[in-house]
Amino acid sequence: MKTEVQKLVDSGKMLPLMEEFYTIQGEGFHKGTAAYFIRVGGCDVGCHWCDVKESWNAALHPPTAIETIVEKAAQHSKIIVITGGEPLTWDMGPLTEMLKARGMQTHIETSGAYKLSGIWDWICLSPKKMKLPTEEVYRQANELKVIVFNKDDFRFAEEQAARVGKDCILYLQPEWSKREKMSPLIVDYVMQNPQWKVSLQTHKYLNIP
Ligand SMILES: C[S@@+](CC[C@H](N)C(=O)[O-])C[C@H]1O[C@@H](n2cnc3c(N)ncnc32)[C@H](O)[C@@H]1O
Ligand SMILES: Nc1nc2[nH]cc(C(=O)O)c2c(=O)[nH]1
Ligand code: SF4
Ligand SMILES: [Mg+2]
Repeated sequence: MKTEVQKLVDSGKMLPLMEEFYTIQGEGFHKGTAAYFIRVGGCDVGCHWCDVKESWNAALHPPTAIETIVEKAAQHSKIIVITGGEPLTWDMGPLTEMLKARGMQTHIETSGAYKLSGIWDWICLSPKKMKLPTEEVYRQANELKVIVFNKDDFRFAEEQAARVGKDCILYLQPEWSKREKMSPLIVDYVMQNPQWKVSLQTHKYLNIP
């Protein structure tokens, strides 16, 4: 039998909260912009180079009422980035409706591997080979951010770019541990293929969360 808390998590009224922090968006189109990050636990996509593996096991992160999450976020910023873990593991409808009702901008960082839920002002899609995005996330993505770990990721990036909308902004971002090797290749690739842009994890260079 399901507990009350499990039912609330299933309906998106509570979420396993890993951490929340006010920082500068380090990556992609909104890099350099102050934003409040909400990191929701739970992901079974399994990227071997994931920089937040502690997020994967949802059971390690306390189920938290969305009212509590929104109340805290509202004290810090109008721009809220929901990340994880994989936020689309959960129903993002109730959280984003509550944020929008408070006049906040909702951004998501997602692999797109699960059904799209929630109301979003900005969708950053970072597709993964092991679990490809759903059709709707391809259609709705505002930016496509492909992580480049090896040379095959350039082929993967083109394959993914063919599936997003025509206004979607295209980024190549070096996998952090491979940045010295892959960054020069990304630079060459973007000069040869200027429909792409470079994205760096600038928060790591700034030593901020
Ligand atoms: C930790 S993920 C959480 C959101 C979602 N699960 C996803 O993968 O998009 C946040 C962003 O960091 C990227 N990322 C994770 N590990 C990385 C690494 N080692 N180097 C570069 N980017 C990384 C992901 O691709 C994603 O764009
Ligand atoms: N500063 C900062 N910017 C980010 N952009 C995407 C992040 C993420 O982990 O989703 C992230 C993060 O963890 N920190
Ligand atoms: S999908 Fe995102 S959170 Fe999940 S393992 Fe990959 S990078 Fe990490
Ligand atoms: Mg991060």
